[in-house]
Amino acid sequence: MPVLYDKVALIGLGLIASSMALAMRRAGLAGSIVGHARSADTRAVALELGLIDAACATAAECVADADLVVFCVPVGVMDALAAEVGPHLAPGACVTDVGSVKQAVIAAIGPHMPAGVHFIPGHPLAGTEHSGPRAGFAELFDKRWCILTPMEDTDPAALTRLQDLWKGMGAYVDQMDPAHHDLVLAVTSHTPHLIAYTMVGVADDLRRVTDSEVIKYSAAGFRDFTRIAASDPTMWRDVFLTNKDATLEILGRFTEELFALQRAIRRGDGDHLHEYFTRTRAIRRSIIEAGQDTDAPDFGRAKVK
Ligand SMILES: NC(=O)c1ccc[n+]([C@@H]2O[C@H](COP(=O)([O-])OP(=O)(O)OC[C@H]3O[C@@H](n4cnc5c(N)ncnc54)[C@H](O)[C@@H]3O)[C@@H](O)[C@H]2O)c1
Ligand SMILES: O=C(O)C(=O)C[C@]1(C(=O)O)C=C[C@@H](O)C=C1
Repeated sequence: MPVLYDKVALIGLGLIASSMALAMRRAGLAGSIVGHARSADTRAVALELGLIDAACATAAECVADADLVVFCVPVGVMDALAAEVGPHLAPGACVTDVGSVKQAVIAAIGPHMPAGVHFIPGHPLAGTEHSGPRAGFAELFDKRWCILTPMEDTDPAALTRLQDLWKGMGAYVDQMDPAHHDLVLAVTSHTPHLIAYTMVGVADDLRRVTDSEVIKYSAAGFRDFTRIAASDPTMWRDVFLTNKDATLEILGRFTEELFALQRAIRRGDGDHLHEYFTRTRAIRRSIIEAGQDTDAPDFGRAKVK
């Protein structure tokens, strides 16, 4: 693959930034990679792992002469960092981010972008419950979607180059309207995380009564909940604070359905439960049959059952 950007500046050196650095190196997409982290320890680790060629103690220093700047920090600090780097951006540079919420990030970064800089928000739909520069791996984005939310006046050449970068890092790329992105992600990622956090909290309360039984005899579903609930508290606090409306909308619908199922259980309404579970099973099967979840262990077997 050809070098797409001569100098890439990563602001924040955690899971996503370190995975991007490794994926860019794997495909030779960046001439050089520089990174900013607040702590000297993080900067030292990133250098030691070969993620970056140079470390910068300030974000402003990091973006100087960069032709791609990527904000890889929690959504809540993007405003302050964009304000800091805005005056130091090179003319014609592309600025993007990997934040899990898009409307709030656009409101935070957009106003600080000088004329002549191309700001194209992004969100790779790939991650783990781990954080920090040691958590990254080159394959994180392989065959995962990256959603870009360009504006109407986004420069087509800048957009194509950023799309090529994500494709070069192994991802599939799609475009979406920011408000639609936030609603879709509230359904597929944000609310499920809140449910996992809640369920693990409930189990923790129970554990005081039943010692370690809850964890010891955890079935796969609950183990997955505990993995999800181990995700970074700062990142997820910011997701809920900045995608408030969409998350509250989906949580409202979730609560209504939950109450209906709760009532069916209390009343012994087996028909309601059976009908509901039949509908959800059909949804899963249609996803598999449409080839939308090739990672699924039951991929291709839905018709057989
Ligand atoms: N973890 C995931 O599953 C995932 C997936 C896709 C997108 N994202 C998004 O990517 C972004 C980064 O997430 P991550 O998983 O890499 O988190 P991370 O915790 O691994 O890394 C974030 C880094 O930002 C640094 N940071 C925080 N505040 C800072 C500040 N004021 N100045 C400079 N650095 C600061 C932290 O020290 C840390 O090194 C978030 O916006 C998140 O919403 C996360
Ligand atoms: O697998 C995980 O650990 C994740 O939760 C990753 C996940 C997701 O919900 O799919 C989490 C947040 C991101 O914004 C994108 C991806």
